[in-house]
Amino acid sequence: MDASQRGRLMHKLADLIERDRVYLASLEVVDNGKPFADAYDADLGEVINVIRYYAGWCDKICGKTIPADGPMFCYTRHEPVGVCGQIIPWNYPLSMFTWKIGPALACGNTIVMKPAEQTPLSALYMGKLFIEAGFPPGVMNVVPGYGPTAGAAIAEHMDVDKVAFTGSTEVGRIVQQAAGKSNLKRVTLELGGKSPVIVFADSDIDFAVDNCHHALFWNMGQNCCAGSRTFVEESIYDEFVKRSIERAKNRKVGDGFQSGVEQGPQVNQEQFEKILGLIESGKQEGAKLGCGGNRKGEKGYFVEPTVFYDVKDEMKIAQEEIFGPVQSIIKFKSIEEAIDRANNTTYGLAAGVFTKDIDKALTIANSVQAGSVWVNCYDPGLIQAPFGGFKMSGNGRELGEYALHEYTEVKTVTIKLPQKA
Ligand SMILES: NC(=O)c1ccc[n+]([C@@H]2O[C@H](COP(=O)([O-])OP(=O)(O)OC[C@H]3O[C@@H](n4cnc5c(N)ncnc54)[C@H](O)[C@@H]3O)[C@@H](O)[C@H]2O)c1
Ligand SMILES: CC1=C(/C=C/C(C)=C/C=C/C(C)=C\C=O)C(C)(C)CCC1
Repeated sequence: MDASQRGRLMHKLADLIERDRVYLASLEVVDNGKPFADAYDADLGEVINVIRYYAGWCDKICGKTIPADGPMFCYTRHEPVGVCGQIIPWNYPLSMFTWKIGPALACGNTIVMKPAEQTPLSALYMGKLFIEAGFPPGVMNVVPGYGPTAGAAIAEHMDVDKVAFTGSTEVGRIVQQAAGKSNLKRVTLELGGKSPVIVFADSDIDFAVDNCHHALFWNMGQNCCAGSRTFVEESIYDEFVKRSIERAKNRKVGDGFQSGVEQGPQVNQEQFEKILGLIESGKQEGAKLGCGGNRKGEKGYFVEPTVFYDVKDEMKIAQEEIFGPVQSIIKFKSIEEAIDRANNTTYGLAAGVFTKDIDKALTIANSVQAGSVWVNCYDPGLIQAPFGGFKMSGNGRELGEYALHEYTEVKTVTIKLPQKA
């Protein structure tokens, strides 16, 4: 169909999501446990914006005419890759769904989407909305199932031309290997992180404490770009630790449908136990426990908002992705030391810096190995800007114009002319 018509269909889809926003947000709460206000405002807000953003791109994706040598007319076409397999996680079920389908549809691809086994409901409902919006049959295919079966089938399939994956580094490796062993399908990976946030003594301390708190605790800590290593300059360290503990103690934990709740349960027993195990390792390895450190209550997978301080780089809690409400505060003395220690990880997804000194901000921005660096903010959620990882945090970029490059093949067409014009 015409690219502009694709754009109209995507806008229609966004209209339907707006119509059913309360229902979709409720499905996210039921499936994932996140607070309703977060699902409704943050997740659904982003979902609608992402679809409209890419709807606008549909008829603006074009190639180039190339000033080639000789009597040649040379141009490029940006063609769809074809069938795109998309495997997504459970932490932002609907956001992840739209980060993937937005650029894929804008470029004219078809999709086989596998939602996470923990959170398939919103993806299945989206399948219904695709039909209602009038997308041609076969363009959007939602295939719920388990990773080693349904997910692996996508990664290995000879008729799938591209696979986009978000999840653990371990499974990202499996997906890349499966692509290599089958048809060398294109692979983009958005994997884990151990993102540093560096707070200098000249920053507004309350502002920095609050931002570092959200950078870690947002979405129950289940965030690929969670600011999970909070580096704080020596001279404000004690005060920063004190205020961070106060903030975490005030965090309201409970049922996601209750108003005022900031933190729901972890997504499942496996994640709950993994987090409690890592908290235990922090205690054993000598990190100081400022607050939390246990399950919350007797029922459900609730974890107390936990703050460790005097955390050392070699401790497990400073090395491994916890994916839970556990903040690790680390002391530093100089900017050089902060940079070295921030980069001392196999990951490279994101980083934050808080300072009023532009020189320090830019030095950090240029030196940290991370796909996104946020200065005096943390994950402002700009859908127009690319997002993705350095090092073992993945490859390729999602969101913004950059994501479109991951969903087209560039074809070069060269025509010999009778003479150079
Ligand atoms: N980057 C992120 O946003 C993100 C999201 C979820 C989990 N994680 C990390 O991963 C850890 C484990 O969580 P998890 O086990 O749910 O993640 P996972 O990587 O196993 O799951 C992510 C997706 O991959 C699928 N999958 C699993 N095995 C597969 C396979 N062999 N082939 C193809 N697809 C497969 C799953 O069904 C799911 O849809 C978490 O504790 C966290 O550290 C990261
Ligand atoms: C982390 C902070 C916030 C929210 C971040 C969001 C909505 C992240 C979404 C990530 C996705 C979709 C994928 C990766 O896991 C704010 C902006 C709400 C507050 C500051 C910290």
